[in-house]
Amino acid sequence: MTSPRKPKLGQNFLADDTARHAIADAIGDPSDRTVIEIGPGHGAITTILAPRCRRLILVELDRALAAELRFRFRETPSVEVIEADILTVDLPALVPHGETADVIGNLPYYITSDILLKLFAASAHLRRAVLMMQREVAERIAASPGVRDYGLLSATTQLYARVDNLFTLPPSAFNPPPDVFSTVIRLDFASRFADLGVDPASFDTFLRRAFAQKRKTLRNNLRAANWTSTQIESNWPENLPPEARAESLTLEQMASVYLALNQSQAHY
Ligand SMILES: C[S@@+](CC[C@H](N)C(=O)[O-])C[C@H]1O[C@@H](n2cnc3c(N)ncnc32)[C@H](O)[C@@H]1O
Repeated sequence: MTSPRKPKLGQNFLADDTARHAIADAIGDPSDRTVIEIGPGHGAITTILAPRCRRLILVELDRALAAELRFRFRETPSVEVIEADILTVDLPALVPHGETADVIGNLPYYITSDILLKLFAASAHLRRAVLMMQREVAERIAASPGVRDYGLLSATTQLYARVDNLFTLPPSAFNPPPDVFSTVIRLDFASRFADLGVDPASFDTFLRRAFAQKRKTLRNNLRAANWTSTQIESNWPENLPPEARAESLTLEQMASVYLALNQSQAHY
């Protein structure tokens, strides 16, 4: 038996009318907002949003789909089509000076993590994102420390945004149906770096090292990142067990380890 052909560019189009309205509604009232839609496709969400937004920017990589959208919205000056790979688009340049934009999209799943990192990098220019992604990825993003799904993606996302897991759709909501269930999440961007008292770039690096090997304790991951055993042990927060893993620490606890080690030596 042959397996169904995988659609190119993650093109599983939303075919559920209730879901496309629920996604558009989840962005809130966009009447005075700039909204950027990632991968509008045939416009399942776009057609609902276009009359609602002050300005709607569509970023679509597929040439034929971009042409279809340009034609469809040729008489709607508030809608702009950018035919490009979202990963190469300068997001802050799309946002008017002194304002923030919102982002919406039923994402191409093959680049979900890269898109998230791109949004985090631009988060000072963003207010909110409503994103559909593979259910497993959404569960990882929303997980709390200590549960199986919590990891680097959860910690990183929760550093940049408050996460709401909105609803899940079965494969039958799409045409063609994907192999996986899909979940819509909302991110309200609110960076935690200042309240944790950490430097963004250096704490990002520290987190990647802390989570480098899932099976290792945090101490062992830090040793592998060239901290000495003495530095780690003498600066270890009293309330943390020595065998703690990065996956079990809250962001506050992770920041306390980072700050104690950084005070001991300018290492990063
Ligand atoms: C899952 S489909 C969603 C389409 C539509 N929004 C919907 O809900 O039916 C993903 C869309 O992203 C587009 N796409 C894929 N890779 C892209 C990229 N790197 N940059 C921008 N758009 C991309 C695809 O062509 C497709 O239209």
